[in-house]
Amino acid sequence: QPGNRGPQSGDAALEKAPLPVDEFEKKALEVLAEINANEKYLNVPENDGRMLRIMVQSMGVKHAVELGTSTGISGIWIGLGLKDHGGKLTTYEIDPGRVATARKNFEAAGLSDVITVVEGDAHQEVTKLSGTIDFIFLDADKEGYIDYLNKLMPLLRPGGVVVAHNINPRMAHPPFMKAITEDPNLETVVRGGMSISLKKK
Ligand SMILES: C[S@@+](CC[C@H](N)C(=O)[O-])C[C@H]1O[C@@H](n2cnc3c(N)ncnc32)[C@H](O)[C@@H]1O
Repeated sequence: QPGNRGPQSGDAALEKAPLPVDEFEKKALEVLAEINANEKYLNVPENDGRMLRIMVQSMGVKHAVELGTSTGISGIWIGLGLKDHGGKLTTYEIDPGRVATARKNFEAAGLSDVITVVEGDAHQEVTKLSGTIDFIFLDADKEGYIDYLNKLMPLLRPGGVVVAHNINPRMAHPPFMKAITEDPNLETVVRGGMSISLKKK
């Protein structure tokens, strides 16, 4: 199909680099550039991070939950979208080295009061969550997405959103895809390798 040459192809080509609105954002973008320059792990591409920020800020998200912090790229983007209206991110990471690096990066980006990193196996740790969640970003173990979904869905508010990363024919886990596409209470689209599911009621 003309104009559709694979995930993210045409879309990203039409974007331009992010422009900082103030000194705070300028510093955060510098930290992101620094992490990317030295990065040896897999983090979300910039346009995915920007999309997460747009979603959480436009939804006025008060509590976002991320599975798979790594060194904090997506966390910084989400944090940028939460900061001005007092939203908070709880993010989970199993690898102690990555936890330490992420905490350092959040501090450098001025977001340590916005973001809490929980170290440990998120399958266990998320069961300790209570209260309402407005936004969930799944980016940890792919076969675990279905378990995270089952555990967190009861806390997600109506109108809340679940975004999952690496949703492509090679990596999408069938039980998770079935859950997000066959539940009438979820409106799900897949775009650019991410699924976006709205909890309708
Ligand atoms: C693709 S990376 C996340 C990238 C990150 N969201 C970003 O864009 O900066 C996936 C991370 O999930 C973590 N992970 C895998 N299984 C996990 C589990 N059971 N609990 C918590 N973290 C886990 C890995 O250690 C890895 O750092």
